Amino acid sequence: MNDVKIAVLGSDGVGKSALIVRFLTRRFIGEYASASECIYRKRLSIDGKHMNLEIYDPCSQPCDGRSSLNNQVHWADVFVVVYDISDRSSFTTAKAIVQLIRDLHLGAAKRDGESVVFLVGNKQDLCHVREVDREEGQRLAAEAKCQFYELSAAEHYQEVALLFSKVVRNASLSAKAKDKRRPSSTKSMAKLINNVFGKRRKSV
Ligand SMILES: Nc1nc2c(ncn2[C@@H]2O[C@H](COP(=O)(O)OP(=O)(O)OP(=O)(O)O)[C@@H](O)[C@H]2O)c(=O)[nH]1
Repeated sequence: MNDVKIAVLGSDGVGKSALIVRFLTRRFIGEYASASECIYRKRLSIDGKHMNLEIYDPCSQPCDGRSSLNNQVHWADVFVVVYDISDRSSFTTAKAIVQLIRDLHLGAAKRDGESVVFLVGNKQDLCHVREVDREEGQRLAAEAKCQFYELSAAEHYQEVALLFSKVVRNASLSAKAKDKRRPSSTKSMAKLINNVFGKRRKSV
């Protein structure tokens, strides 16, 4: 069984929980309890391979910048960085997160950005109040060498499912590459998750 870990990052209210719940349950619920961070867990099968999927959602936890992101970067196999197309400040935050991931992770581990970082402009249904053009998202993704998607968790189940199936496939490859590099004395992943994110888990 392959363990696959995905961190979904971005400003408060951009729709991180909405995207994860949409992928895992097909439903758009509208409001999500977001008092504390959590890890969603699910077993699934892709391309005939069974996987234990873990998706980290920081919810509204205050992010203390580099050190907190550093923990997430070492835990996750793949990152989904979300902004809200109707909120420019969330795009600025996404830009900073993408940059930090590149500095902390890609430099050290020499992993290919295009396969491990996905930039997602959410709330495309709010295009009448759009503050971030699609081209700006595409440009940032090209500069940062990550993949770009613009969609709506509220309206586009197929797009969300497509995004996550790509994310999970890449995470699986990235996890395998990580396993090869990991020295045998490394802490067990369960311990590491608990140390980094606390013990709260959600199963869907
Ligand atoms: N119009 C629209 N609203 C959305 C969409 N996705 C999420 N929302 C709404 O945006 C709000 C925030 O969504 P959440 O999923 O809680 O966002 P989050 O990023 O997890 O927020 P925190 O838990 O505060 O970090 C909720 O009211 C959602 O219903 C979308 O695609 N379109």
